[in-house]
Amino acid sequence: MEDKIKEALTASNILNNINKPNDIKKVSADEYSALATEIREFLISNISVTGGHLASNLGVVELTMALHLSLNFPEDRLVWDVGHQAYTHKILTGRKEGFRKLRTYEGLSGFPKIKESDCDAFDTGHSSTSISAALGLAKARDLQKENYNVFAVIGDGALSGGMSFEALNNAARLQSNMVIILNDNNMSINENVGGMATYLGKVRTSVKYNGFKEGIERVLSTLPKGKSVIDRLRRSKDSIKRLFIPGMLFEDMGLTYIGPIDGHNIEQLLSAINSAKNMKEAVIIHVITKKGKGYKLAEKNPSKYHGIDPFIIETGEVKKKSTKSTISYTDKFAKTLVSLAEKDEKIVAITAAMPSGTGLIKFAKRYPKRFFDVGIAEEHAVTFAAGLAVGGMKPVVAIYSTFLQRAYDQLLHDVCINSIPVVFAIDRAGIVGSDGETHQGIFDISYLLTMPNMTVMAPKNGQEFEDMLTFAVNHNGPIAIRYPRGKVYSGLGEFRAPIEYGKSELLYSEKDILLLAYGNMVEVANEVRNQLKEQGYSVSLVNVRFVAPFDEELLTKLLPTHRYVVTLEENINSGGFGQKIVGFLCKNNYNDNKYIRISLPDAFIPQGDADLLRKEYGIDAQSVVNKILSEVEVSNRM
Ligand SMILES: Cc1ncc(C[n+]2csc(CCOP(=O)(O)OP(=O)(O)O)c2C)c(N)n1
Ligand SMILES: CC(=O)[C@@H](O)[C@H](O)COP(=O)(O)O
Ligand SMILES: [Mg+2]
Repeated sequence: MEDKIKEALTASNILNNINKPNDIKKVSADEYSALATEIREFLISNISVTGGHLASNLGVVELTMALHLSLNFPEDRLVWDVGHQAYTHKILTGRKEGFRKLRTYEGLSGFPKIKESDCDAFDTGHSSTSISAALGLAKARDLQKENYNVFAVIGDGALSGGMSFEALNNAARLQSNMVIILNDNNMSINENVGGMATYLGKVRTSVKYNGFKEGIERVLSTLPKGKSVIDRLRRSKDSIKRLFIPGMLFEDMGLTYIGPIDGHNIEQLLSAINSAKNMKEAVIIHVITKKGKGYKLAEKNPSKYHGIDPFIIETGEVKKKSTKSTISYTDKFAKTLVSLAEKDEKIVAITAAMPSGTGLIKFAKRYPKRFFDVGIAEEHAVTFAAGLAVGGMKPVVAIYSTFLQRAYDQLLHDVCINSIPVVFAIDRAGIVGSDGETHQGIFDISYLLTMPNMTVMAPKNGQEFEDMLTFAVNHNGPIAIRYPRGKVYSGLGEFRAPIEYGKSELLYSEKDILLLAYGNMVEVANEVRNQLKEQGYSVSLVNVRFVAPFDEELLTKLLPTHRYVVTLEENINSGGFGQKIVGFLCKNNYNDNKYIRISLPDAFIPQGDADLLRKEYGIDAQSVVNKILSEVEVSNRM
């Protein structure tokens, strides 16, 4: 396919004439295939440079073209579920130029953003929200007696998210039109799992959708004449519909089901979309696509090319970023958990559709019976784990910080009230970078600290992470370990005090300035201490280790000899560790101590290189040194 792409590029450049919304309508039908090829070449060449979500976008080129041929932007509303597959939508709505800066600071977002374009109907990033949002848009349209189309595009993976069913259940009662396109490529990030995936598999294979249409035509020739296949089907007797329309689950829910159709056949897509948008009720069009279509390596391994760093097109290999051989926190988690599970058969592992991202794919290979991928269902994952624990197992739930937000009540209600021993491995905690506002893991400390009985730990380096995980699987209560995206910190290896419940680790004991840091901010605090020492200051450094419960005894011992108390955390301020320390200082009348807060602001952090964002938001070592020195200076002047 690649040479065809190259050839198409030289032969004609249709994409060059598509520079604003609806320009695609100028393209003639016999150019659709060439345009699809050009879009694929555009995606592959740009994402090979910037990195991004490749396979999902390659799979929806024709679908997006058909939507843009049938709908009008920005009048019509199109909501993308997760939104990682909206690159072609952005290309067709005048944002081609932005791809050079895809997912960079102040560059084009990798997800739909209302602030970026009026053709983006709703911001997405977390899965399974599109049907709810589209239903809201459709209801608003009806109540205001407006007249535009409302479409949602949801993947088979996202459909495994409970919120999708809440919305489908509600949509069934909609007395007006909304169209849900189910983009079924039989993949989530990894293999799709669960009953819905099985059901869709049956639908896909029960009828070969090409043969399916011919079969239908034969039957329909005996029925009353109608405008289209669908209209004639709709007027058929239920029994025939039941016989021929595979998506009866949706029909039984009160939705009109169309499909399955070939998601790469623009003529079929246009026929279904144009029929569906003229119906009077909620319609679901089931399209079958291939994730990674048009790039052999991605077709063969859609998981690897779901989200990919900059890569070499010819070989598909990721361009090496750094020669540093240190492993990631994710790898460290995976290796440690496998070795712990070797010694303790009670340990079981749970992921919500992120086996690769969390590293649990290694555990799954080794202990398939003790591994559970529950689909995109974080709420269920948490309560399922609670059930496993009450049943006598030792569940370890691995969920990204941002996605665990989904399960706030399950954490509180199903785990903490009865102090059920579940381990939460919270990956991607802190700034994740390119995915931006919807994915930064900067709220977990705040939401976990509201939970009585929840122990919260954060490791200073890879070795301590291993020690904490070992401690956690034997702790008799809810316990969370939060760790960042990226490579483990291998510094401060000379400090390895045994993990003691609720106890911090005093790394350097001096006086004047007391640095209280946890997780990856201990590395920053160590650098800050070195810089302050060079300027003649006396600085103590505490590796907090336990964000909850925090080590009040050590703090009480150190406060009288340290005028400045600095907390350092990669979490928002509200509800963070710093606020707990401020509360402690106030409650115990430590009025002579000067408190300095280093944290992220109570704000949504945009996309960008993670280290650049840390500088931008003042939590890098230099910014921290500058802030402390200015506070000391002000204080000395008083
Ligand atoms: C609540 C939530 N959990 C997990 C994710 C991570 N995630 C992003 S895309 C994806 C798979 C989506 O599969 P599907 O909807 O089938 O889309 P496809 O990539 O196959 O086009 C997952 C699990 C997320 N974005 N939101
Ligand atoms: C779109 C989505 O939500 C996931 O693909 C996410 O981008 C994965 O993040 P990591 O790249 O940190 O695994
Ligand atoms: Mg899918």
